[in-house]
Amino acid sequence: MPAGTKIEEQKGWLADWLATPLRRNRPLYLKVGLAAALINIFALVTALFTMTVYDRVVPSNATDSLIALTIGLVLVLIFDFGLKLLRAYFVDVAGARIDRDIGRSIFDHILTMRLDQGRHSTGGLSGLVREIDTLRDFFASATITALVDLPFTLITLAVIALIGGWLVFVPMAMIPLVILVALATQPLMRKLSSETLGGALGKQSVLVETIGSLETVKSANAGSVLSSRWDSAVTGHAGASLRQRIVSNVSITIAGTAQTMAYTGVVIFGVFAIANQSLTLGGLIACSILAGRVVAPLGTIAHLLTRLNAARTAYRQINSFMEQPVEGPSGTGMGVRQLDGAIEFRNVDFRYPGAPELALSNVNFRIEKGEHVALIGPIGSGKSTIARLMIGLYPPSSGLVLVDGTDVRQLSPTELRSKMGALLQDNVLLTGSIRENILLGRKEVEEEEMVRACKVSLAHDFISRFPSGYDLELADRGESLSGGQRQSIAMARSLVGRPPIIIMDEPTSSVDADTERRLMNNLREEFEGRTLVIVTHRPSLLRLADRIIMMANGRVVMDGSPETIRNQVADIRSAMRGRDGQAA
Ligand SMILES: Nc1ncnc2c1ncn2[C@@H]1O[C@H](COP(=O)(O)OP(=O)(O)OP(=O)(O)O)[C@@H](O)[C@H]1O
Repeated sequence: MPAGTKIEEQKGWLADWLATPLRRNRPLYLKVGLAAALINIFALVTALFTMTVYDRVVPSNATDSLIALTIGLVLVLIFDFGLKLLRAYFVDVAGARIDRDIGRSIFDHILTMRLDQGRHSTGGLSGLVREIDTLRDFFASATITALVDLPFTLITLAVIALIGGWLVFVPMAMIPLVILVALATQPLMRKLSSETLGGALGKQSVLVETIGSLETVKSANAGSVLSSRWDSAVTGHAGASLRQRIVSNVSITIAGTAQTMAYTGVVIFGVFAIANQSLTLGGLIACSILAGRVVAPLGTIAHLLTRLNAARTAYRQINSFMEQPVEGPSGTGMGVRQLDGAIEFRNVDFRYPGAPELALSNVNFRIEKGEHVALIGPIGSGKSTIARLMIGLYPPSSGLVLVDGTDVRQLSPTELRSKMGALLQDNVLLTGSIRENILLGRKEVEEEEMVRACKVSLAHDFISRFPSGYDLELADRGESLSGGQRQSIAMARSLVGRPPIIIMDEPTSSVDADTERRLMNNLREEFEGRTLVIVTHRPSLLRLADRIIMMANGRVVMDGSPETIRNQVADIRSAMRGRDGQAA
């Protein structure tokens, strides 16, 4: 998400992903409310204690009464202490639950979101995690207890009126001032909160992009471009958050001053009340303490509204992401028991989100069970797109992609992919051991099968030379291995469990000619009786294929046996010329 992205305005009540965890926390919030109510009552008791000491104990030096009152007060303070700890504990537990529940919903959504609905930048997506913090801070922090304190303002005012009579008008006069300032700053705060969030996401985007490709950034000398993007993102964010803090500080300071004015005003006007004997000294002190307590929670309104704005912006941001459709059919989708291995494209058009041109245009072919098909064609001709549609990463814009005669959109995507071996161009491995990277949590796969797949992909050769073998822990994205080693491990991952359909996109792009030859021998045997779709620029790999589909500009331009294609295309090598201009 670029710096300063404007957050879209949205209407509507709370969505399920937030309402459900909040509902689950209802009993906790009730306990928080109860504790906060008792704490407020205890605060009244403390003021009344002070009044009694001044009015009854001090004039007559009544030590016995003082002891009794002190014991009572100590008990109240002990309860107060315990309740404050409990209140904080309940709020924290609610926060942890909200964090966990919302975090899980967002992560699940990231894993299942439809890629054809527009790609999100990595930074923008990871920025959503910050928004969970903002929401959690709102629903699980002192903010929520401030809400409970607000109605107690009225009770406190009533107690002041009972003790001090007309003195109650002094703190009451401060209330509109504090509330008006808090409300008046809100439109500006809302705007600034949105700008701050957009700026923070912009910063995150640049940071994630830079860290994720540090080697490329350095080798291509792209540092200065990214530095200036970072500078502008940081400047934008810092400026917006500075303005937000200034406005927030102004209203918080005005509230603080109003609190002091209420306290001192009661003291000043209280002198007249004492003079005409409508108030005792103890009553004056109790009223001044209580007057401060009336304005204090109102002062938090400004803070509360600031947080409310941040929470609302975060909510909208997360919600617009969560509202995007997930892949697969609605409901659970059709289970995929076992695949035979037939794949058909029927009148398929496909356009990437936001792309001006079709990437695939009226593509038709049927691949029978057990056929070995090579997809060839110049760069950008649509080969990898076909592979992506076959495994259901994207649905066709029009037409049908059928696996064993069933529209892939009707099948559960996770189940479909669990029955297909896919090796795409990016061989990114995950942090964890080599074993974890190959098995990816598939508990049914035996050690023997894993080693077999690694022998086929030639990964076993180098893994067995590592002192910790398959338990070698890989660093971030497997970057501690060479490109060829990563590719071998990724290939083993796609072969494990002998899936009936295997889709490979440039499977030998990172290996040398000798390794490729050995691989070819292994793979020929491996793919016997199973459907293979192989995207390649390398003529040598055509030996694996018994049929070739040639693409150009997103269309199928030739489809037939290798002999037929060779007869029709005088120079198949130049027809396959790859992105690097070499035909291998
Ligand atoms: N994620 C994407 N978003 C938008 N357009 C894309 C995306 N991926 C590919 N394209 C476009 O779709 C077209 C087909 O790309 P595709 O990757 O399928 O080509 P290819 O034949 O596999 O090329 P190569 O041999 O270079 O891998 C290209 O014009 C490309 O610019």
